Amino acid sequence: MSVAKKEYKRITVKTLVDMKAKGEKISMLTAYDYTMAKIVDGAGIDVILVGDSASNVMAGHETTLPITLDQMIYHASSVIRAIERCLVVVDLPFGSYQSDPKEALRSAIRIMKESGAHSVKMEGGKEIKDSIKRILNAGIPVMGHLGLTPQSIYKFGTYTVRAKEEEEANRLIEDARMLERIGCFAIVLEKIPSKLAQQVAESVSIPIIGIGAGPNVDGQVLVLHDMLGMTHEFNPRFLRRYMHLYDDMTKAISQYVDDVKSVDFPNEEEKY
Ligand SMILES: Nc1nc(=O)c2c([nH]1)NC[C@@H]1CN(c3ccc(C(=O)N[C@@H](CCC(=O)O)C(=O)O)cc3)CN21
Ligand SMILES: CC(C)C(=O)C(=O)O
Ligand SMILES: [Mg+2]
Repeated sequence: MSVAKKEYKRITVKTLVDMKAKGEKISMLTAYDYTMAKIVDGAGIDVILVGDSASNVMAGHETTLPITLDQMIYHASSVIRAIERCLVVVDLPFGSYQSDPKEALRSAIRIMKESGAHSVKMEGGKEIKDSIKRILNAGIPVMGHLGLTPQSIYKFGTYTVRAKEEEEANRLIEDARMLERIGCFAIVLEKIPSKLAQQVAESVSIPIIGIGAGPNVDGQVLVLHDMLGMTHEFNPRFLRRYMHLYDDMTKAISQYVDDVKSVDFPNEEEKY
């Protein structure tokens, strides 16, 4: 059991900033549906991310680009019905905020109004500064996302570690400082060298939540289906699997098939 779990009644954006100040690490996982979100919330997670990784994990797309705002709202509203304690962050999907600040605000408002979520997350630094400011001005908390930003995968062509060059590293720190200055409550930092991630975390007072960013940040995030071992073809070095559900589920399901075929199921107690 982790220390100080369930110390907070309800996690808010302010709780997260306080946790960083106290040196308490923040735990975050994705969820896209009611049943999973209920388990994750009940287990004591601090933050649930309704990630646009639903595009891969739920819909089977190769990238996060195809998922729509309507689909994100559907996932987010299912998650919101399940949770009692954690903070819910929803990814603004590709195409719902890049055109201009007004479009960005409209998309964020739809998520807040139609799903009941508590905050939104957006990929990018100074390119989307005006859009983030607009959303923040409407009273909607925004989480930033820097480093590997999967919505721009076609600009880079690979999922390799980001910001290995000094110039990129400096821009990353600048972007993080800017996001803090304009009022973001936290930043996800994806797939960057551990040392640089630590430097970013030390440069701002808002929490830095890492995925493939090493231990010296303020919290960690993983995709739920990855850490449960359901996505067995996804194997980045940063992933720790806590279960091997792909194998266990395969065994259970093939056992069921056998039981149906052999009429082992249903038995005397399982009939009326
Ligand atoms: N299931 C899932 N888990 C995720 O963490 C995730 C998604 N989907 N979809 C959206 C983004 C994409 N993310 C990614 C995608 C690939 C790597 C990655 O490391 N890929 C390769 C290495 C590629 C390379 O080094 O060139 C790997 O080792 O699997 C990391 C994060 C994180 N997000
Ligand atoms: C990997 C996390 C940070 C994410 O953005 C997602 O799941 O969509
Ligand atoms: Mg995402």
